Amino acid sequence: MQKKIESVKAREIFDSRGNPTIEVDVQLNDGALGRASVPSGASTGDREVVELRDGGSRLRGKGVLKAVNNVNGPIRKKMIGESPYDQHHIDQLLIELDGTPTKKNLGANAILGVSLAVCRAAALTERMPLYRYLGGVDCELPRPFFNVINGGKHADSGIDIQEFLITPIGFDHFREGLESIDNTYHKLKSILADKALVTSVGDEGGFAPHLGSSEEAIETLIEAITKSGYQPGKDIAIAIDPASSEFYKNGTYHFEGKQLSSEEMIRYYQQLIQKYPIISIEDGLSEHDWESWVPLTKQLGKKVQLIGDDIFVTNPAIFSEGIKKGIANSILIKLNQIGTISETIETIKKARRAGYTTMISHRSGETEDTFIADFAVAMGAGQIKTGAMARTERVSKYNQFLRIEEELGQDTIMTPFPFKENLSHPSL
Ligand SMILES: O=C(O)[C@@H](CO)OP(=O)(O)O
Ligand SMILES: [Mg+2]
Repeated sequence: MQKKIESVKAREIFDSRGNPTIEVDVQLNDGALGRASVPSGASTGDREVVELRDGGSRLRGKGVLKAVNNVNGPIRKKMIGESPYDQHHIDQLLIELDGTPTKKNLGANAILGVSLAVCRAAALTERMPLYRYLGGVDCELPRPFFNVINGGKHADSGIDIQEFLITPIGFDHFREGLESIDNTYHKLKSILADKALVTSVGDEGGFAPHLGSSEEAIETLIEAITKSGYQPGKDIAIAIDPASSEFYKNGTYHFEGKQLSSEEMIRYYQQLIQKYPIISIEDGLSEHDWESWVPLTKQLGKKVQLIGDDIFVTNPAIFSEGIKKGIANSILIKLNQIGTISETIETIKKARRAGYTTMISHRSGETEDTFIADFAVAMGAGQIKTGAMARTERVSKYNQFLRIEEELGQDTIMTPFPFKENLSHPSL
């Protein structure tokens, strides 16, 4: 039987922040049903594709019924009868039907929901796990980055840096690595409680304590790593996502009560990495400060990973400009920043060819969909950040990795981390 798309149906569901989002079902003529839902960011890059929302008074203007109707109307019509196997063709049809570079007509949320659901239906009808369908035999487990302290737009902790993450650098296997950062996360909770600090969590499951500064957050993390019986910089390393576009205004960084120039911001990071076992800095500078990314990369790019998130927005064309300018050495990959699987894969391929590392990322507003876990394995992406073990929409991704690890077998190790210079940190 020739497999074809028989029906496409979207509905409005809710994400982890209680905001509406879109879920799409794609059914094939043999009954296989692919279902996918779309996440949503808070600290979004200005050049991300358009997430279509309804406006008006219903659900605080955040409804997605327009996007739902676009799927149930024009997109459905276009998809019926198509083969689910040619992902590139499916995505191309969606891009052409929309007809805008920002996907604003149909909505990138509508388009991505369909792109993901078609892919899942194809894997299901082949009775293949999603990671196998997408990745073939060349699958690899990524290194997890756990977001354990939340600030910026993701929590009311008063800390300007949005994310403080830990990663199991001294472990080869996913489960043992995950256990080490989970132990550290729980130790951090008891340290915060002992200091009478709040242990409620932010949007991504990290704690949101009212600490005085980012350095204090890092010191507390180091205490948690050490008290859990691990060596900072050897077993577990630290990463940060300042999401600095959020505090960049009129050419200056409004950071921790000061107004810093780009050079001062770079110097601040320089001092941080000298002092602490930090191995990765995401969005250290703003998406509106391209020129300063050049000296940032020149000065720190050999020592640590410099990830571009808001600045590249997973967009192959924008990323190409960045590669040409020698900006960053790594890219954050978010499917909903660009809106289709094929374009996301194009960006990942570009990164690989240019020697950039890739980190697949959740959004701060997530659903129970675990697509990114399979996607990270299939792409051999090397790294994933998907929050901490306190919120089911994050835990579900880690649990999916554990299942995949079990299937791939004991010999499967996590991708080695390439930036070694700031490991086994001399000061420790
Ligand atoms: O800045 C980020 O990297 C993301 C995910 O952690 O946040 P948001 O989804 O709010 O853009
Ligand atoms: Mg970011």
